[in-house]
Amino acid sequence: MSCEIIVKNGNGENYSNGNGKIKDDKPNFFNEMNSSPPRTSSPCFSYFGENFTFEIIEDIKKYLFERTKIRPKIGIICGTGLGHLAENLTNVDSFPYEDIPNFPISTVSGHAGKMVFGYLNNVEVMCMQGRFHYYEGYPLSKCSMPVRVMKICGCTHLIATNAAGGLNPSYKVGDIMIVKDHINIMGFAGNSPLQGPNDPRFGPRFPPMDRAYDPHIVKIAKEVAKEMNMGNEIQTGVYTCVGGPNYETVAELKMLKLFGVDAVGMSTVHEVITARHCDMKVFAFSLITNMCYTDYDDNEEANHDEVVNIGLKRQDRITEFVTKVVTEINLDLNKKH
Ligand SMILES: O=P(O)(O)O[C@@H]1C[C@H](O)[C@@H](CO)O1
Ligand SMILES: Nc1nc2[nH]cnc2c(=O)[nH]1
Repeated sequence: MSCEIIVKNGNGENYSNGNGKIKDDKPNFFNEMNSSPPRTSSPCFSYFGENFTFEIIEDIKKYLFERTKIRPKIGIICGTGLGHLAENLTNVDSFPYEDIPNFPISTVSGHAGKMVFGYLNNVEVMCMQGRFHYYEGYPLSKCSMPVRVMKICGCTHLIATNAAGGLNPSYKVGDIMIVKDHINIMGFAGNSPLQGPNDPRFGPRFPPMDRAYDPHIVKIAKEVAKEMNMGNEIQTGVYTCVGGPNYETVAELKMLKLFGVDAVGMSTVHEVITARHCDMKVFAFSLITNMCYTDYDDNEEANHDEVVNIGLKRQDRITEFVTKVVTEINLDLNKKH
């Protein structure tokens, strides 16, 4: 059965896919799931929130590329308290999110809200100084939309960083956990950044997620950590993202531990899914900013100021670590060309 789909665009106007039969003022869940992606360069709305079409992402790229000469292959997302990394770039072109067409705005303390292009140790990168979280009220597809911008800007690699609570009892505050895998708990509940119409220009309808975290880059990062004598501060583990903004109950933490989670946060997983969907290679790490206790007698509580402060305390070490990983990835990229 062919259907005409009426969807409202960003200006509240209707548009349709021109297919014929059913006319309805409201978007139809099943129709949209089966339709071609809407072709428009202003955001339209579906049951899954704003739809950032390929054309919108290209418009964002156009806006950025008209204003910077940097052509990055590596995109970096700075987690809470980790934005300092972007301050180490040279020859910088910086774009506040509010100036970029169709970009969301960062509302969390510890996230500056800028897209920064520049050189990290002579390597061209683009860097999100601040990310978008589900708890800010943005759907997962909107939280992850900048990853597609990175891809369309030419990035083949994504480095995602985050602040997280440590569940593995062998971890300590200040450790850096290289993410070897994730558990997509929000996905279990039917929430994914890839929900809604799929545009094959980004990637396939059903992307695999095995080896989501590139094993070769994990190896590179472990070698960098060794070279930096990080033996007692580097870990490798499984990350999960919960919706937040509240931290977890003791019972939830016990459950996550049983699942095999080593660190829990409120980001990254949907960004990684989006990056893998468009075939980017991914490296991610968590800064353990607090320990998650699974004992009711323990009265330690997570708090955001502490999370930001640990990020600030560890910023130099993390900047050195990321700079070296970026340098190695770039050497690898050059070898392949
Ligand atoms: O943006 P990330 O995932 O680094 O930040 C985590 C999650 C919340 O935004 C914040 C909680 O304190 O830290
Ligand atoms: N969900 C979650 N996110 C965090 N971000 C930093 N610490 C934590 C934590 O303990 N739990």
